[in-house]
Amino acid sequence: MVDGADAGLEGRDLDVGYRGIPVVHAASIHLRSGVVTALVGPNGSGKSTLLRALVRLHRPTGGDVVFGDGTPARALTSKQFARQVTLLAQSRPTPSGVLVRDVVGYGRHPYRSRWRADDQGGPGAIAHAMEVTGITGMADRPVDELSGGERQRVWLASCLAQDTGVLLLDEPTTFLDLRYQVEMLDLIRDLADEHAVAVGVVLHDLDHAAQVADEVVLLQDGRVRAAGDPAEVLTEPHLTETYGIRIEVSRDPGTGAITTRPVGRHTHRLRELTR
Ligand SMILES: Nc1ncnc2c1ncn2[C@@H]1O[C@H](COP(=O)(O)OP(=O)(O)OP(=O)(O)O)[C@@H](O)[C@H]1O
Repeated sequence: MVDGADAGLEGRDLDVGYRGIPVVHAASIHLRSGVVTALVGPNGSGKSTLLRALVRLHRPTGGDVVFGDGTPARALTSKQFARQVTLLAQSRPTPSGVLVRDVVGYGRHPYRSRWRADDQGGPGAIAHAMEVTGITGMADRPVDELSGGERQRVWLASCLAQDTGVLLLDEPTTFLDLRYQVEMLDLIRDLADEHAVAVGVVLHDLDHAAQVADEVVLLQDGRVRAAGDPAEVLTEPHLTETYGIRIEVSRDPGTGAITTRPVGRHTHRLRELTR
């Protein structure tokens, strides 16, 4: 597969490590077009490492990454791959003095050729990405002068401008205020529902995962502890065992919405105080 084929992406039995030390063990994940898959799990459970292996930033020591039509990811050049898959990383370097519009324009990099400065709808894609992330008014500001949340939206816009069929987001709600957290979740759903994007998103907020995802992958110590329907994965036994604290899970009988509540030693007392 090169351009235009089924953009879903699958990691099969991936083993990934750092300097010979295994971190992710035989992890499988299937990102399908039009489906939002949330990756959840404690700190250090391997979520970012798994995403990095999927985008070829990290070479797995075992297993394989393949596209929806069976093409191995390694068969593509880096430019071809970047037209299919993009990652909003957890942290990104902030270049000094570079304008927001240029950072977003960097997302068009995989489409540039020596002959045309910006082909395949580049300027339109840049403007659209800035519009949906609410940063159009900041286009001419240097990115290093923005707040953490504003920067997060600029990096997201850069990913959206890349216009890929597979979008991986590593904790995209970090730094965002409540409004933009909600807008981020809405945007993720729109990308899947209206543009058939295969979205893989790391979220620490389990309620957000339950709200936005069609499927949830729960990682524990680098292994997939459970995967599938959110209601089957986000259960009290799974979460309590994985996170090592009691986590109550309730389900609204009408809407089916899942709500989780971690229970600390003082949770009860705090509830009394705020009543
Ligand atoms: N560059 C690195 N070199 C060595 N070990 C690393 C490196 N990056 C991550 N690790 C280790 O790999 C394991 C998995 O880390 P990873 O960042 O994938 O976890 P995570 O689930 O994304 O965590 P978090 O929720 O804290 O972001 C951790 O034990 C971490 O210490």
